[in-house]
Amino acid sequence: MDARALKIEAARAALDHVEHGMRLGIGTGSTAEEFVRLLAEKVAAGMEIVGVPTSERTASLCRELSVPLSTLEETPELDLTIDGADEIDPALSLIKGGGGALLREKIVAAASAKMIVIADATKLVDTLGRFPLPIEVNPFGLASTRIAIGAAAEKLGLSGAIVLREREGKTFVTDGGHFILDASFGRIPDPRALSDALHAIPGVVEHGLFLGLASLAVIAGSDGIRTVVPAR
Ligand SMILES: O=C(CO)[C@H](O)[C@H](O)COP(=O)(O)O
Repeated sequence: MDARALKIEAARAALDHVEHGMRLGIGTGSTAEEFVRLLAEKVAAGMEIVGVPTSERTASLCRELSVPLSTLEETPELDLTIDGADEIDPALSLIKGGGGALLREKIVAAASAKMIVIADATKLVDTLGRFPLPIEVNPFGLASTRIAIGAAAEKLGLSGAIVLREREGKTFVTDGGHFILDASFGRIPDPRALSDALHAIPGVVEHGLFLGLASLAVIAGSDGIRTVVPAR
């Protein structure tokens, strides 16, 4: 099965958790987009849901496919968020933000009673950190914020390149008007300590460590679908 087929299988299995009348958070990325396509088929067949998209990109696909949308202003409490991830560890701690939507993704996940992660098996890791950690920062004071992030990481025994994200030769700008620094710290043995340290830096808007948010992961591999709950 190719990579896209695995994403579709994970998205299809997650759709079983979506019920008529639900208020849904809808993630961002190629796996979440497969979910939107399948969700649109259910909507066309009569399932009533309302979705809060986690990015302009997801909102535009939902509009194209006639998936009804709302906002957190209109619908501040959600039943379920379904989203992809860049890395998933056994505790279902995640690295997210490869698609640059981590801030809205985290706000939407936190507003949801439940978050289900959908991914192919390549996203599973024993310890987070193979994927560079996206850190959303305010453009003001970028150089100072980058130094502060490096210093905070060093105190935790972490180091590595902290690179300003670019797309097509230009600085990448998030839906919220911020920049992203991708931090290649390598293995992150204590994600909670790094999360707290990053949150203490004024220029950091949010980071891609999602801790304690996901309650289930639906993982597609060549041997089929498996669901993973957080290890204690
Ligand atoms: O966090 C994200 C976007 O900000 C995505 O969920 C993450 O990058 C995974 O994307 P994909 O499903 O394309 O591998």
